[in-house]
Amino acid sequence: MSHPMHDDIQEVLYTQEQIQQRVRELGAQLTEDYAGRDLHLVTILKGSLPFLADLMRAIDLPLTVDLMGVSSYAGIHSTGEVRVTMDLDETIEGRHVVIVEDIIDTGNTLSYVLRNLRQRAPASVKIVTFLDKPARRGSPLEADYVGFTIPDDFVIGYGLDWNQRYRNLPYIGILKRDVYAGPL
Ligand SMILES: O=P(O)(O)OC[C@H]1O[C@H](OP(=O)(O)OP(=O)(O)O)[C@H](O)[C@@H]1O
Ligand code: HPA
Ligand SMILES: [Mg+2]
Repeated sequence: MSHPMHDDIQEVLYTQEQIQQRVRELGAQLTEDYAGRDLHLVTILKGSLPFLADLMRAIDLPLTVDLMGVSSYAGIHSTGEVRVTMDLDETIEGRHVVIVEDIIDTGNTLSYVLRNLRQRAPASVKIVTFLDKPARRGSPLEADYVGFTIPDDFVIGYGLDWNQRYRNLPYIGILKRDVYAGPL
């Protein structure tokens, strides 16, 4: 039997079990930190969908969720140009916002989103990212909550794509170089 998606993986970085464990810990931390406040989760589409789905169920507080579509990648490269593909549905004015991201890489996307959201006068803004790849950061940007800090490899799965594919892999893996660079 062939496994086309899995054959494109060089190495599994985090298994489904490791992911679930870490997300439960992040949820517990947010539950503690936001007790007594109305928490509003703002998710950056599309990569963060699986993380949002798991994280929100690991937070034992009343909360609300909204979605913002933002895109800037072509293949493995950031175009540097951040495009809003879908705006939030609700106002964030006066609310305690936590941005839910799958990965911070160059930081282009989140710098843009932070600037955009701060103009809407929220009561507070914090960031939770499942993965942090500090090696490629263009401008200084730190998340308040980080799942895992990863090395400088292009990763896929658990929402993360290469050219819109592999988002449905249940684990985080490093994509084989010859998939995006062609055979050497
Ligand atoms: O820190 P950066 O270098 O900006 O990279 C991180 C962003 O890039 C990816 O989004 P992408 O533009 O690929 O959209 P997607 O979530 O729809 O895949 C990822 O989901 C982050 O939002
Ligand atoms: O390593 C990555 N994988 C998938 N999408 C990404 N967007 C930024 N960095 C990455
Ligand atoms: Mg992407």
